[in-house]
Amino acid sequence: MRTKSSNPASTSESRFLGNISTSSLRNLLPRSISTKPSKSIFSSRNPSSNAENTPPLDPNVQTKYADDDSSSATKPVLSDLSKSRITEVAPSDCQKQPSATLDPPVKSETDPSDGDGGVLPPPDPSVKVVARIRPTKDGENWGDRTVKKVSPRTLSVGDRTFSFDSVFDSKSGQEDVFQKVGVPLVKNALAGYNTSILSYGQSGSGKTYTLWGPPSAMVEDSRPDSCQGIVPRIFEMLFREIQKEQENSEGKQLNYQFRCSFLEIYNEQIGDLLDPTLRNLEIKDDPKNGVYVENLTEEYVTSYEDVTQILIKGLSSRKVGATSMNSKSSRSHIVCTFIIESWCKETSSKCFGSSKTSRMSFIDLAGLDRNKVDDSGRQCAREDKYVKKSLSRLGLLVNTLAKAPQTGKSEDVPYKASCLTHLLQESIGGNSKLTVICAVSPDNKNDGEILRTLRFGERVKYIRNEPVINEITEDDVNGLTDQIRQLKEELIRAKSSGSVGSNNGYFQGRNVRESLNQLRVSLNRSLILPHIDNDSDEEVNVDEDDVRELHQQLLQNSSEDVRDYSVSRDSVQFGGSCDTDLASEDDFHSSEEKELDLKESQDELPLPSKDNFELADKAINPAIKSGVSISLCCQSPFLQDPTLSESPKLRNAQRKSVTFSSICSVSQNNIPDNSKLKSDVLRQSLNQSEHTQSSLRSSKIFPGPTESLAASLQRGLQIIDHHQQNSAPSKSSVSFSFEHLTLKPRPEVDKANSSAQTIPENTAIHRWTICLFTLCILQKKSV
Ligand SMILES: Nc1ncnc2c1ncn2[C@@H]1O[C@H](COP(=O)(O)OP(=O)(O)OP(=O)(O)O)[C@@H](O)[C@H]1O
Repeated sequence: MRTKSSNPASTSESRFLGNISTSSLRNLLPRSISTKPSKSIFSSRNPSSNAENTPPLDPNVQTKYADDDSSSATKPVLSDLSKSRITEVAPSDCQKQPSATLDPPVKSETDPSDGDGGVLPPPDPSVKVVARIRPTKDGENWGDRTVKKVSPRTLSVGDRTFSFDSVFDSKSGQEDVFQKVGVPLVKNALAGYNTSILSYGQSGSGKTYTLWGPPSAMVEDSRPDSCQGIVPRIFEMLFREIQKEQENSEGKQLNYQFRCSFLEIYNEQIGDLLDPTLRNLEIKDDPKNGVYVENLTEEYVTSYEDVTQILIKGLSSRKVGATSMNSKSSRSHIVCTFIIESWCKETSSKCFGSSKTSRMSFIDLAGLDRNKVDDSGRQCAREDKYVKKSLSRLGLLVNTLAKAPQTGKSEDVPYKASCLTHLLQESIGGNSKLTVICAVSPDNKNDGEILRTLRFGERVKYIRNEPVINEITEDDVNGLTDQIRQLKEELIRAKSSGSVGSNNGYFQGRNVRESLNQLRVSLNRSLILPHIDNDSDEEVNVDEDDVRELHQQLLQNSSEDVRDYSVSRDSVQFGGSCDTDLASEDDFHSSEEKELDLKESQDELPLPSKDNFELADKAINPAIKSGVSISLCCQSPFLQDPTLSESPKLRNAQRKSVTFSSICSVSQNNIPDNSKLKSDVLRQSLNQSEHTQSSLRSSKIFPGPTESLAASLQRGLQIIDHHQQNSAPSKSSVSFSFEHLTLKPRPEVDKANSSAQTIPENTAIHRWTICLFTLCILQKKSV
């Protein structure tokens, strides 16, 4: 199965891990399994120069350490380098002249296969450098002017000797290189390390041959004598090992996922070798996933055959040209990246298990041909210029990194000096096990090129890579889960204490909701209407101050906690004949609905005189006017049904009698019609409120039920309905007291005495309705 991904960053997420990327999670982990580079990889000798491929300090001396207790050099202590270093005559394997030996670790590692007599296999260094001398081609005869392998780890160029981790010559086949380079790489990759192989050398020196082999050999079986390069051998071994592992994973669930990309850097532009139409791609730096190329094709693969196809496709798309050293010279640097993601868990377990991610990078550089006498064209010159420039930047990078461990200075590393150095950020000096193959021609007539290559390899050995196993274990996941839980708890505590997020909208909203809940409790307590004693003879007067105080209290309750919910005076609707619809402008009714209500009220009801309007207007706190709907109601026997209680605040308030204008009292003859009308208005309002309520509920912005409030209103409506049916015959009026809220039948009020001291029945009910609606509105806001 192949899946093309256009976003490398996103595809770093493992499918079987869902959205959890190993590399991402690793950034969260308190620890990583880290393999510090062995001290043995550090040379005791400072790099000779910052210049690219300049010779060592003294190529004719060999270093040895004062504390060396063996014939081989031992690991240096960097801080004691200067005093511990001594010079001595070159060892016997330097046949002609003493030469510059590379760092001691090469010799300190015991390798039975090299006949060093070691017992334990050598540790695999973080940075490994091998040299390979290409065989002489047909017709080539250089006589004595050849580069010679003088030991498994040393070679000579003229009178100079260089030591590396391994040296291969014409007698070494691809399999030999694979055993030394490829096999450890596969093991490291399966262990969870990032790994890189970089082939470096002059044009025609055998870089491409070593890595990929001839195209014809790509599909061959990797027989030991085959010409197949080490990369296809690596993939064959990788899939073979994984198959073996899966076959032996009884009781375990073992999943793998692979994906591959292939790019080239040509004339300092990145092109996609798997989709040659994609040119000039950009390098991106992701803090968690590292460097990646935007929009680069990544193909998922499941088998060695899949990879082979990708390799053939990519290599055939690479730019090639002719040089004096190679008729099919690579004119671009290419980078093949292969990502392995694995996840292992016990089959019976529901736990996470463990997950690993590793990245294999194969970098085949374009070679320089400085000996070219004639360029075949301007294009060729341009290519050479870019190749030379990028290789020069690479040399500078290597010099900088090689110097850093010894000087202790954290110099700015010039990774971004070129596309190549930028892309190699992980491989060189980063989280990767690096192997550099220094490819050299056997002809030493141009020993300048050979020396450059070998000195490059020398310097690479100074670089300190810090590869880590990219693994997430069960413990890591548990640790992260604990951390998340703790953080959540801390957050909740901080939120509840109000110490966090005061400026955060979410927390503000939460505080508002809390305040609203408090408000709701407060209003419920204060507006549960007192029991109406229908039998009481006590005349209840409505005190204007009481009304004002009630309104103020309601306003305070609302405005203290929710300023937004304060209402504007402009929207006061004060219908005639004690019918007033006060509705929340913003939340309860739309302005159109309000206007409709008002219009109906004004059309059907007699308007109060200007004076009385003003009186009533004054009696209501201006700030709350728009928030309450006042409907004409009549006293009903049902009013005794609700269990009413007095507001604690009102109870303590000084109560005064108030005289309401009799204009609020309407003729009983008008009551039925008007009350019916207003009942309808009320019902309409209620319906609207229910509509609004359901809208709010469905919007989920204001969670919380208002059923009790709706029930109260419904009950009020029933009372009004009932009163409609009975008010005309009774012709009664009531007084309204905030202390007892006792509604008492009263004789019909003479129109002439319209300035009666007691509030008429309709007005009393009307006031009750005010309270009810105010509660409704504020509660609706609060929920
Ligand atoms: N170890 C080897 N055994 C046999 N032939 C080799 C070996 N190394 C290189 N060659 C041959 O030498 C020639 C040049 O090799 P190759 O193309 O790999 O060089 P290169 O370093 O990649 O050159 P360039 O940088 O110009 O691309 C090829 O024909 C290749 O087959």
